[in-house]
Amino acid sequence: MLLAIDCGNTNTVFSIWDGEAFIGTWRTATEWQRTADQYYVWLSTLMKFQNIDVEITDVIVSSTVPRVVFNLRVLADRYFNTRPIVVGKPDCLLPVDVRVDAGTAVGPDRLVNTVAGFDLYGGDLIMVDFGTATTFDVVAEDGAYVGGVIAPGVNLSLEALHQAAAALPHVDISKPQAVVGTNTVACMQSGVFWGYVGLVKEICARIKAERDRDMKVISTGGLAPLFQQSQALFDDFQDDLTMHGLTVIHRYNKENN
Ligand SMILES: Nc1ncnc2c1ncn2[C@@H]1O[C@H](COP(=O)(O)OP(=O)(O)O)[C@@H](O)[C@H]1O
Ligand SMILES: CC(C)(COP(=O)(O)O)[C@@H](O)C(=O)NCCC(=O)O
Ligand SMILES: [K+]
Repeated sequence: MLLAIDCGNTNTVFSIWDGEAFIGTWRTATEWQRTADQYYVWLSTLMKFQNIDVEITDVIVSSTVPRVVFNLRVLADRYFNTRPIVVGKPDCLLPVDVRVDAGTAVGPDRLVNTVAGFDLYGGDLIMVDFGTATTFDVVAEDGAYVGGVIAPGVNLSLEALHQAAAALPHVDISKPQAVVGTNTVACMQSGVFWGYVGLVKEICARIKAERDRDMKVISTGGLAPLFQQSQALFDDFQDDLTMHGLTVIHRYNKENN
């Protein structure tokens, strides 16, 4: 059975794939100091708790934080007796082309999103991922990753206001009732929420104009539903897009490597 690990700058998600469905998914904060032994105690406890008694034979990792990969490799080797596939490493094959400037190390999460999007929808896509950063990944007609956009994340923007301005509190994002806020929190939420709606609209419109074609816009990431409900910003929303992409890449490597 496959253990798929998606490590972002904020959260790391572990999912077990039985070949047809994810039978367990768990989330932990990303901390590069965490050792293989710590991961194993955490994971095996949660598996036991949910009565998941399966043998993990394969591990695939996508990590936007290079330092965590070492301990995840040790986890795979020591506890599951397998060599993990690490997306972005030369020995991990991708079913799509990557057409960017020479020497660019594209975030593995963006490659995985591209593969997942192409598998589910075909080409000509804009994948919008609301993570620590908000990324737009452009998928060409043939499924290639051809670049995109990196913007500050929603929570990062709110946190930056709090960090830099003495009188601005820590605020969680939510959809404000009105654009004109009548208190500090409402003003901050409005700036970030409506600012983001505008950002998404403008960037998607410009990508479509630059590429001179219509494209499907697919959203993913924890905060995507918040934006989905407000406006018709996206053609579709996929909660477990990155996990789906990891299963596709794993299968491709098994068949071709
Ligand atoms: N359902 C949610 N509601 C509110 N905030 C969320 C939710 N899911 C994730 N977040 C927040 O969104 C940000 C990005 O989370 P995540 O998608 O896990 O990022 P990454 O993949 O970069 O680790 C984090 O600040 C996280 O706390
Ligand atoms: C842009 C990112 C920081 C997004 O990471 P995330 O928000 O998922 O943690 C990550 O994809 C990354 O480190 N990219 C490297 C540069 C690039 O993709 O061009
Ligand atoms: K992201």
